[in-house]
Amino acid sequence: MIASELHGFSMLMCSKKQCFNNHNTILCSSFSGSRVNLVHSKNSAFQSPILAGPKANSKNVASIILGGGAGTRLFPLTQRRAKPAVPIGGCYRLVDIPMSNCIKSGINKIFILTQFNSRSLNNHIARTYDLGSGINFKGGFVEVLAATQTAGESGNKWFEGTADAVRQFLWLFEDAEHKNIENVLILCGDQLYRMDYMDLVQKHIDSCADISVSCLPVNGSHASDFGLVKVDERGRIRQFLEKPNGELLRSMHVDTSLFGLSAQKAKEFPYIASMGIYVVLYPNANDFGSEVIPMAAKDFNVQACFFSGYWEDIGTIKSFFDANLALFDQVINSLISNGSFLRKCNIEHSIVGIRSRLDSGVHLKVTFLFFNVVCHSISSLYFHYFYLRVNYN
Ligand SMILES: Nc1ncnc2c1ncn2[C@@H]1O[C@H](COP(=O)(O)OP(=O)(O)O[C@H]2O[C@H](CO)[C@@H](O)[C@H](O)[C@H]2O)[C@@H](O)[C@H]1O
Repeated sequence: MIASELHGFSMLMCSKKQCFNNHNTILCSSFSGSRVNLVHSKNSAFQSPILAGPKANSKNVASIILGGGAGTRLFPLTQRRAKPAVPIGGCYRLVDIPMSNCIKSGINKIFILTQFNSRSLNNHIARTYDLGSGINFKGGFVEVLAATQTAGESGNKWFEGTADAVRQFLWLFEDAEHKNIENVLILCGDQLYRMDYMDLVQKHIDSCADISVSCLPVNGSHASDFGLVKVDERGRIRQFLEKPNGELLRSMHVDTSLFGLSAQKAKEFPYIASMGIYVVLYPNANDFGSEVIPMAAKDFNVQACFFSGYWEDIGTIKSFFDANLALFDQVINSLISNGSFLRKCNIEHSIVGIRSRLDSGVHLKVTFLFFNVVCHSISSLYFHYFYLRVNYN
């Protein structure tokens, strides 16, 4: 891969704009100590200073949600619908997870790539999201891009992989209406997690990476389901193997205590996996996991950005079932309304009204929270508990 090939994609990649155009400038100023700040990540692997770039603006970010997989491992749930349209948590669809993360991150330019069984997904998107109209979403959109056969170079072919799917719609970014897009996030449509994507974009800019990959430690029993990485002390990916097995898997074993895990946790989670979430593009390959990232890691600054929250890949029937039930294993005889967030708390014999937020450690018992209630701690819980009991009686 040569720089000029990548320049063809610079419209999509702030990393390209910054690194090829400004990289030297930024480095020089950092060493002269004038313009750029030095920042330190919480992860010990990143104790070495990295450059702080300009502040990322979510209005200049577009997301591409990869929604086109056949979902064979989720069959028969995917017999009639695309994987991102498979229901989760009762009233949601898998695609609502990256969508909700985008909206909460302030990203309102969203493309969804589909290929198989897209009717149900189109229907859900059209009924649920209208980003252009809300005041905070002005100028935003959600656009479903279905695989199409076109005449010309790529004629008579469907998407040949995730990167190919993105590449086939690159021409869209040449439109004047998309000129302000500087960063592009590539997201999967089959995972359960909550992430502020702007943290990832900011790290991407700060480290002047060509590609950034969101990563987290995983244990040995699941490691061969993922793309695994080895990184250096600055978080740069030095090796990437897609779903390795046997000897190759063992070769990706790393000391994850270097990345902030306790000695015991490091033993339990001795591999670093790609979450399939990238700020990236690479022109001459079809699939991100098996081609783009491993190839780019050889010649370019591909950064691992560590994620420490809950994350689950929902690619198989078992993981799908477990993740759904785990949503409520902290809840007994209770009703949880739409838009509520529960973090490792216990809810017994209670009603949680819409858009309520219960933080870790909250134990709710025989309580009716109306709506928009925020419980940060057990003490705030007692306040709500008594308040609502008085009214209840
Ligand atoms: N032709 C196509 N067009 C549009 N969308 C398509 C597509 N083919 C697949 N997709 C979508 O892309 C996403 C990734 O699916 P893949 O099957 O390519 O990779 P997988 O999830 O196995 O691994 C990936 O994600 C795991 C983390 O879950 C990483 O560890 C691993 O390196 C990475 O390859 C899914 O949302 C899928 O629906």
